[in-house]
Amino acid sequence: MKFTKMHGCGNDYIYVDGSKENIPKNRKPEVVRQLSDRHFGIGGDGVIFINPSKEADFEMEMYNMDGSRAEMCGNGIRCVGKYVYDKGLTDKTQISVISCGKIKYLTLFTENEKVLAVKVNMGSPLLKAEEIPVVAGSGEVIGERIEVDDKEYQMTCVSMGNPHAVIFMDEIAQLPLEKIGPLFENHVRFPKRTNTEFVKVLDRENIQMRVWERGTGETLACGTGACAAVAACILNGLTQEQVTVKLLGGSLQIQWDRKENLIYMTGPAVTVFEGETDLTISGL
Ligand SMILES: N[C@H](CCC[C@H](N)C(=O)O)C(=O)O
Repeated sequence: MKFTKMHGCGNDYIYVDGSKENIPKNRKPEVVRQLSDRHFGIGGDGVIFINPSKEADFEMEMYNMDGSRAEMCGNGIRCVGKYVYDKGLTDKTQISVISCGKIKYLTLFTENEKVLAVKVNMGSPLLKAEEIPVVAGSGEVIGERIEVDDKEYQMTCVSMGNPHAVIFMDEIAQLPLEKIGPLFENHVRFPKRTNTEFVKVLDRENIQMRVWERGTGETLACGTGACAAVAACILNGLTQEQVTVKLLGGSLQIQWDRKENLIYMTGPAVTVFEGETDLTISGL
């Protein structure tokens, strides 16, 4: 099976042309776990299959490292844009990509025939408890108390197609994410689990963020998480609409255009290497 290893701000996935590989859907979670293993496989935060689509230019089928399917992936969709343009699957610099029934629109920024960065219209944030989903009454979930490991936190919840709990903190560098991350991820109040962003607001235009991702653990960046974090900042009156989100693996430019109620994410996409693997090697 041929694959391309790519990353967006260090959030790295294994990209596979779904039109050329026909792995049965029911085997994909196990294949994803094996390929994502950083010792026995290729290594990555998960696997993204790029498929033909009738509803959009391409389909993104995204799996976390644990084999779970996710509705949306911000760093991933930017790399999908780079993949299809650099491989000549499209010559357009404005393309659409569908994931779990939702279409996103991408603008590809190129240099010497290669995509360097991508701007994505990530759509409108979903803010009602039942849309996240989170158990927290009905209506918006802003500054809601949640108890984790006998400590009380305040969360603001946002869905970008996938669930996010955003926690504002004065310091995030020393946070024991390995300990509290899984407790948030699997908290009983999140019927579909959750991604959790720990955010330090630097000023009205800049924030710093660490993230514990559903199905993967701490990653160097999370595109949907950066969008959710900026939405939460604005809902709490902490920043302006255009924010630079500083993540462990790099920075993303996020804007929530409140008039249009659309969130735009702009950031890099990088190809690391191409490869080929024989699924039988790892005993699949
Ligand atoms: N772990 C996420 C999917 C990947 C999101 C992230 N890598 C991004 O760039 O948005 C979830 O299960 O919802």
